[in-house]
Amino acid sequence: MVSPKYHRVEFGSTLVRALHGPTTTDPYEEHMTVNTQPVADRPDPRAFGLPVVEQDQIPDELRSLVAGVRSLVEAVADTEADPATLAEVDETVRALTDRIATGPRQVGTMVRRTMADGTDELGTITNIVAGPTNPAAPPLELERVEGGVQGTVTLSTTYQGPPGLVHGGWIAALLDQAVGSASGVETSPGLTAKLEVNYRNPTPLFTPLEVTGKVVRTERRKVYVSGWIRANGQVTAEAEALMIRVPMEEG
Ligand SMILES: CCCCC/C=C\C/C=C\C/C=C\C/C=C\CCCC(=O)SCCNC(=O)CCNC(=O)[C@H](O)C(C)(C)COP(=O)(O)OP(=O)(O)OC[C@H]1O[C@@H](n2cnc3c(N)ncnc32)[C@H](O)[C@@H]1OP(=O)(O)O
Repeated sequence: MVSPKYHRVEFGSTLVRALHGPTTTDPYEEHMTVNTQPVADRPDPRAFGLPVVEQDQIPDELRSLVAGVRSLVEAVADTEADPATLAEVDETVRALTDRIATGPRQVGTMVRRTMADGTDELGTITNIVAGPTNPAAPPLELERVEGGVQGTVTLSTTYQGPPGLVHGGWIAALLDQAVGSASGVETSPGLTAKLEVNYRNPTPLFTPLEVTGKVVRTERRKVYVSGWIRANGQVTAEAEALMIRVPMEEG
């Protein structure tokens, strides 16, 4: 079991809020399967009072909406439409926002995704890098490879830092996700204690980026992980990370 001490104090303010804040009704509860069976040998989010949604139970209509809003954000970021059109679209978007704002999903809601090789992975459903209901997430979908995970993502101008290039903070975010996921699937989930990024070459927009995370070694709760991003076969960024696994036992 997850250490009660960790449960109460040490797992961060979001989780504490999720634990002790008011419980809200999940607006998608009717459409999604919320698993109530604990999983052995892994920290169980339900022990923290966090719901778990199965990824394949997310309604197709929501997936489609998320992709549509992502396209809308890109269109807005780059639009040169005339002011009258902008005003009209603005009004429509505000009306649609009011219509869909059914109340917040419980903070910390987790989603369970099954990778191509059958490995299950838990993450927050609105994770900014990989969350399937988050239109602001690219999203990065990682698959299991030997020693870790790998996935490919292509970023558009809404991830721009320098002209034509991915923002350095987002490069770090992609790498953080990859090293966290690698550590999670190879050992057990944890938090990033340290992430060092070397930016070796510019990381281009509109180019498939291969993102990889691999566990190097494990020492008790400490998991040392390497990560890198390749574009057109060339490494653009590398990371060395230390993940600290959520304790499974008291002490
Ligand atoms: C509720 C759900 C449960 C299930 C799910 C749980 C987690 C889910 C997480 C991920 C799910 C899966 C996929 C992941 C995908 C993406 C990952 C993104 C990851 C992130 O985006 S995450 C956000 C940024 N991250 C933080 O927000 C951390 C803030 N931070 C802290 O919360 C603490 O700082 C913590 C917890 C890191 C450690 O605290 P602690 O009290 O648990 O550990 P403690 O101090 O006992 O250290 C134990 C041993 O680690 C050594 N050690 C510790 N820290 C070190 C450091 N910085 N440098 C060098 N060594 C260090 C000690 O020296 C000791 O070493 P030794 O064993 O040798 O003595």
